[in-house]
Order: sequence, then structure tokens, then C-alpha cells
Amino acid sequence: MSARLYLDWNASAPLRPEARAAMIAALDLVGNASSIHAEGRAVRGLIERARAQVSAALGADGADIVFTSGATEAAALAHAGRDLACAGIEHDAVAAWCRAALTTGRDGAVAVADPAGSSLQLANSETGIVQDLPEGLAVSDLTQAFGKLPLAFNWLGCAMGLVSAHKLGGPKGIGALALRRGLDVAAQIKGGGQEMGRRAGTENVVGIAGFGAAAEAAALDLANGVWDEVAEIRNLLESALEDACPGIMLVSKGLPRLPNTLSLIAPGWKGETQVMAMDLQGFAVSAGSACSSGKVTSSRVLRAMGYSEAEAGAALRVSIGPGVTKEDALRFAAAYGRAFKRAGERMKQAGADLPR
Ligand SMILES: Cc1ncc(COP(=O)(O)O)c(C=O)c1O
Repeated sequence: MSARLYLDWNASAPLRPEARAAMIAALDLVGNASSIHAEGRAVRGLIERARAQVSAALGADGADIVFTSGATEAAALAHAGRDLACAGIEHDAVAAWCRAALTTGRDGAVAVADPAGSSLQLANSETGIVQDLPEGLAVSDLTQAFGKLPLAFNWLGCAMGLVSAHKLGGPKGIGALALRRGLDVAAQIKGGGQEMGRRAGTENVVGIAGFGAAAEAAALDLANGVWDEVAEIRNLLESALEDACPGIMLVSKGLPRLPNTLSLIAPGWKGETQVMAMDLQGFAVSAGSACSSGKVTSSRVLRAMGYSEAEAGAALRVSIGPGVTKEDALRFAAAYGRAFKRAGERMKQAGADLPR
């Protein structure tokens, strides 16, 4: 029995050793950053160092970095009180605040007529598709792109950007809003004056330290071309799956996309059934469908791109990262191919057109 293989990096990436070390060191800092004594100043120093690390990794020296509990809270800060339009491919954290007024087709590209009145992600968590951001955009969700693509907030042309630590090897529960200098947002958590008055409450110092270290390490990886190798392995995996599974559709192949993401539709084979079949064999992957309060729905992202309800219900996402090897990819493709074949045989026996 081989070890489990984690292929769900877009849901949450493994913790980087640099982040773990920074968090362990931060745990024993006794002070509160709001205090002016030495203990307080030490914590303040750590927070500001992490802010500089995140800012540098994000290429955001012309912006303020406001630490939040994640990209979801950063989205609340960016969108509250604004009437912005978005497309159906946005993450719930953004879609919850916007009018779904923008459209997209099978290529996932969103046309934006009014950038200042719109929120548009840079990369999609499910398909990996990367948008060509228009100049003057109000908000961009950079959560999936940060750490995987070389990006400079300063040059992206958006006023506000959302990021999250756990997608690039930092801890869960910490993120940030990057805010072009001079712009203001209304605090959603009110109280003390922390985070330049934009987010009250004693800072999550351990999380912030981990985020800073992870962002710095992620930028170094990017500069060293680590994700080019990831893209090669993703492409190999895609070819192996195409060979093993006649009839599958690869959603984002050939489109501008993240180096690590693969999205496929296996017609008739429910996404969550695929996930459970692979889970039993030791692989962690993700369905393109969301399950809330026990009810599984088809992928909203794929439906927004014009895929049918049945297609959107038969989607699987595989998202990899550095350290996932060629052998891992081929092992997954072989196991998925076998499960795909068995599902097809079951369908035939049941006399159904489509597997359940
Ligand atoms: C594109 C995108 N935006 C926002 C979020 C939410 O991030 P967080 O978990 O930090 O709230 C996620 C992660 O699930 C995401 O993939």
C-alpha cells in the first residue's frame, strides 16, 4: 500500500518549513504590538517584517497590506459598500458581494466593460484559467495566482487585491488585502486602531509570521522556475489521463492557466463519486461541485462557462505543486484510468447511458 498522495493544492497547500519555523518562533513572543515597551515593539517588528515580505512577494510596494483572517475577509473589506459586478466564475467570497452581471464563455475569459465597477479574479481555483485584467479594475481576487505566477500588484492595474496564506504554503486563517495607496476601505471589524484602522483586534501574530515567511519562500521558488517543472508534470498527467480515459474533456487545456491545475469532465460520472473512488485508493482530489448543507450541486464555475448541468456535475479538479513527481502523476493517471473503466462497465451493466 503506497502512501497517500495529496493533489488538492488549490484547496490548501502543504505548510512550508519556513512558515512553520517562523510560527514556532512567534508563539513565544509575549508582547502586544500595541504596547510601546520592548516586548510590544518586538511583536510590532515581526508584524512589519512580515508585511514587507508579503508586499515584496506581491510586488506591491505602492500599496498598503492589511492583514485579515483570509481572502474571504479581505473580499468583505474590498467589496462592502460598493456596488460591483462580477462573473459567475468568481469564488463565493467575492460572488456574495457582487452583482453577477459579467459573462464568460467556454474559454473562461471575462469581458469587462466598466473596470472601475467590476471585480475580476486573476486565476480561477477550479479551472486554473488566468484572466487578462483590464486597467482600472476595482478588485481582483489574486488568491490562486499569488505564489504560482510571477505577479506585481503595482502593474496589475487593479485598486485592490485579495490574497490568502494557505494557498502558498502559509497557515490557514490569515490573508491580506492589498490596497493601492490613497484608497480607503471601511473597517468591517471595528474597535481598536490596528491595521491602520482597517481591521480592529489584536493581530494574529503567529499567522502573520507564517504568511510572511511563506510568501518570501514562494517568491524564491517562482524565481527559481519551480512552477515550470510543475507545469510539465501537470501536462504529462493530462496526456496520461487522455490516453487512459477516452471521452473525457479537459476544460482548460490550451488556455492561459495556472501551471498546476487540471480540470476534467468525465461525462456521466459524478464528480463526488470520482473523488470518493480516488480517495479510497489514496488520492486527495476535488470535485468541481460544491457541497453545502449536505446538498451536492454541480460546478457553478463550469455552468457559468456554458457547460451543461450534467457536464458541470461530472467535473474533477486535480491541483498539484512542487514535490509532486512524474511517478506520482503516472500513478494517479493509472489509478484513475482503472476507476474510469470500472465506472464505464458498471454503466453498461446497468444499461444506463450514463454512470451514476
Ligand atoms: C479564488 C479564491 N478566492 C478566495 C478564497 C478564500 O480564501 P480564504 O480561505 O483565505 O478565505 C479561495 C480559497 O478557498 C479561493 O480559491
